[in-house]
This record gives sequence, structure tokens and C-alpha cells, in this order.
Amino acid sequence: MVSVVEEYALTLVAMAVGFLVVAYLYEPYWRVRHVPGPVLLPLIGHVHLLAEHGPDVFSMLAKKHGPVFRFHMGRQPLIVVADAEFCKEAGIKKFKSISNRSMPSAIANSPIHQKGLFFSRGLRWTTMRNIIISLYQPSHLAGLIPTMESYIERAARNLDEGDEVVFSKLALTLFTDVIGHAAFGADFGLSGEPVSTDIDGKAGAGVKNGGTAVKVSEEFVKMHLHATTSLKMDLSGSLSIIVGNLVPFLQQPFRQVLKRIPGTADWKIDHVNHELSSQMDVIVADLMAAREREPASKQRKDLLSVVLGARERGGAAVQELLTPDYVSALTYEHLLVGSATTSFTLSSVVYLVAKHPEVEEKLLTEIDAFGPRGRVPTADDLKTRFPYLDQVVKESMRFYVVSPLVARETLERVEIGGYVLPKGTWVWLAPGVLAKDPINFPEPEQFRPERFDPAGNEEKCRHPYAFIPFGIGPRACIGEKFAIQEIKLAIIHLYSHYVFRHSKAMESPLEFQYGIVLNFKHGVKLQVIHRDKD
Ligand code: HEM
Repeated sequence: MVSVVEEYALTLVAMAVGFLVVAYLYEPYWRVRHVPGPVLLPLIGHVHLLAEHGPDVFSMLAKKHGPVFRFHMGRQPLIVVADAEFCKEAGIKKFKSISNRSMPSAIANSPIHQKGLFFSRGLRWTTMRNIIISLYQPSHLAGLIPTMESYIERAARNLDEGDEVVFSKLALTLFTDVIGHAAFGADFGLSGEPVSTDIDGKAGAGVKNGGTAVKVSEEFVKMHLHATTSLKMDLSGSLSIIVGNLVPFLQQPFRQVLKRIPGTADWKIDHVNHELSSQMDVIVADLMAAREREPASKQRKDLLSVVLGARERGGAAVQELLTPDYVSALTYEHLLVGSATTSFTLSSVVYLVAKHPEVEEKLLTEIDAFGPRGRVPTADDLKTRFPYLDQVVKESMRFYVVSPLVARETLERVEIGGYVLPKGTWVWLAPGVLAKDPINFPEPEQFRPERFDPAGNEEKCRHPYAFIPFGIGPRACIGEKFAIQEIKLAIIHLYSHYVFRHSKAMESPLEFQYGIVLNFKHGVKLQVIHRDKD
């Protein structure tokens, strides 16, 4: 029989042992002394504090430790590369060759997010990338302009003189519609009445696009938006994500328990991800069956159809790698990576232009000079007729870096910045720090699109790797040209008809939230003003 005193003593011993274990695991953190305590823990656990402190946290560490510095995540070694100096060294070349990604806690245990291109590795990654790369070639992208423009035009119909709008929401629905079309050949109808109706005539479902329509229910789209916004990496995420940020090895046990308790955020995320996977599996199975029945279905040019076509032609080897669950994840992933990033960028542009009248004036002059309202630019026009727009987009992407970290993991032993890294080391490059480096961007806190003028000194002198919002090397963003095309088309269309002012409800300074990418915490709230151009 254990007495009360013994029970207390045992509890104290257990607590002391627990403390020592945690101290042992986390002792390396405490050696990084110059970072304030409250910043350090979540930073090490994960990087959500980028949202509150911007890249300053890494800048601060880079100043102290040099361009490359080292921590441990528990016993997991972590190297952060966070300085333009590093770009001048051979180091960046080494970084490029590290092609696997480390897995953020928000993604761990979510197959629908893990099995896409982003987190795939080795032969599966090259196979997937080679299959879909044709969809991002200039000729294919040029063919998407009329569809992109029709969606932009439809979304802009929601804007009326004097309206107060949460612009970032409008941008998210618009670009989810655009990528929904590109990935599924379906019109989600989120930003307005469907451009075409599906075979049943229902909104939010598929478009007949050469062969049987892909049917995507409104429920699916709602769940997708929920799943996307739940991918938080800060303390507002689910309990298991928070635990995973702080004590990575405890995440799995916590998740396993919490996902079984109805009502918890983990339960909800698990439930939604499971539902999304099931619905994606049905969509994929339907389209596979349709392709066998109808030759017309084989002519579709959306991502899902292209992947299924490659599977059919590729034989057993490809089919083994690209099982239907991978096909689902690859297609679904595009909804995620192809909407949050671009809507953030478009919203940043409009927010920043509204704050800088001199930039707005130059931009309007260039857009008006292109021709009468409603003239749709070709791919060639986009490349050659809008040099200032080009600078505005780049400067906005530098000013607010939507993806401030590129997180990779070594596949083999590698030497980088004077450190010998064993296999499995997490190596993070911080484009958000590079973008605010005064050596490459004098007065980095000034919004000045002209710094990207190709004829200007600043642009000529800048290191080629100082501005890398789309990442670097063979693993860089596959959707860069797609993204820039739709963002430019949207800006040209919007500023042909409107200008925007910050709404009184818009907070200042802006607050951010760090999920799988950066987001505006309270949205970008603007007032719409109709232009009288003619
Ligand atoms: C402003 C918009 C965007 C930004 C800033 C952006 C940024 C990035 C970054 C930084 C990466 C990681 C690159 C690296 O590891 O070096 C990435 C990867 C990726 N992006 Fe984007 N992205 C954008 C839009 C898009 C769009 C529209 C799509 C799809 C249509 C897309 C699809 C992908 C995919 C599939 C990957 C993974 C590539 C791989 O691992 O092989 N992105 N993106």
C-alpha cells in the first residue's frame, strides 16, 4: 500500500525525471542565447513566428551566426540558411541539389496532403513532375488565357462603386475557381454563377469539357476551404499541431488520441481530410471509368485527365507509382498550392498600390495605354507590354513573401556553409530574409517597384539568387508562369475598371498568419471606386 507521502514523493520523482528528459532533448535550444525566450521555443518548434516578427527572427540569428547557422529540433539537426552572403558562395548550389522536403507538423499524417508532388520523393516525384510539366509550358498556358479572363471578369462583377469588400476573400474564390478548372476541368462557381453549367445544370459542379463532366459537389469545395485554412502552424492550430511544433515526437500519439474525440479540432481536421480523400477517390474513379467508355473524355486537357492519360500509356511501372490515391492527392494539391499563394499575392499588390498613389498612377497609365477597356492581352502582350506591372508584382512579392521558407531535408551526407550535415538534416532556406537584405535591396522597407527596372543599377547589381519567391533548383515552383499569368491578367482587368482605397476597417499595420503559407490575419479590406476612363 503506498502512503500519501510516498505518492507525492513518487509524483515529484516522476516530474523531475520528466524535466530531465525534456531538458536533455531540448538543451541545444538553450544555447542560442541571444534570441528572447518566448521567440525561441516556437521558432525552433516551427516557424510560425515569422508571421509576427517577419523574417527578422532569422535576420537576427544570421547577424549573430553568419549566413548559415545551426540548431537542433530536439535531437533533429536543423540548419538555416538565411543571408544573401550565402548566395555568393557555392553553398546555394549545394542547397539546390537537396531535393527532398522536410515535413511540417501540420501535414504529418494527412495522406491527401502528403502524397502530392510537393512532399513526394525520389522516382515518384520525378515521374509526377515529368507528367504534369507539359501543363506549365508557355503554349498550354497561352491557351488558358480566355478561361482565366472569363473567371476574372465574372468575379469583378461582384464589385460595385463604393462597396467595402474583403478583397483577399474575393481573390481566394477567384483563384480557386481558376485552378479548379485547370486541375479538374470543373467550374466551382465560387466567385460567381458558373460560366457554364454541368450536365445536371447545378452550380458548383462540373463543366462538360470534352467527355463526361467531373462532378465536384459544393460540400467538397467547402471542405477544401476548411482544410486549407486549418493548416496552421502556429498556436491557433489543432492541439496536436501545437504539440508537434513544440515536442515533435509527441505529435503522433496526441493526434491518435485527439482525432477520436468528437468536437476537437484534430477530430474535425481528420474527418474533413478523410471525407476529401474519399470524394477525390470517387472523382478519380468516375473519370477513369468515363475514359474507358468515351473516347471524348481522353481529349480533356485538365491536370487530372493528363495524369490519367499518362498512367494509361505508361504501363505497369507508372501505374505502380501512381496508384489512384496518389493521383487524387496530386490533383487535390493543386487546389491548395494554386490558390492561397496567388490570392495572397494579388491582395498584396492591390493593398500596396492603394497605399502608394505614385505607383498607382504609373500603373494606370501603362494599363490605359494598352488599349480600350476589355481588350484581353495575349501571352506575348503580357510579356512585353506591361514592364511596370512586372515591377509592381515583383516588388509586392518581395515586400510580402508568401512562402518565406523553403524547407528541405538532406538525402545524403553533405557539407554546406562549413557544416557537415548527416543524412536527414533539415535544411531551411529563408527567401523572406533575402528579400529584405539591404545589400541587395537598399532601403528594404520602402515599396519601390522601380528597383526591379531592368535598366536600373539596383537590378543590374543584384545577385541573381537574392529574389527567389518561387524557390530554387529542380524542385522550384512548377506553377510560377501560371501564377504570374493569372495575377497579371487580374490586375489589368481590375485596374481597367476600378481603383481601390483602404477601408476604414483595415487594420494598420497589417497582421499576418503563418499557415502552410503566409496569410492576412484579418483579410485585406478595401473600398471600390469605379474609374471613369472613357
Ligand atoms: C504567387 C504564387 C506562388 C508562389 C509564390 C509559389 C511558391 C512556391 C515555392 C516557394 C515552392 C517551393 C520551391 C522550392 O522548394 O524551391 C513552390 C512549390 C510548388 N508550387 Fe508554387 N507558388 C505559387 C503558385 C503556384 C501555383 C499557381 C501552382 C499550381 C498551379 C503551384 C504549384 C506548386 C507545386 C506543385 C510545387 C511543388 C513542386 C515540387 O516539389 O516539385 N504554385 N511554390
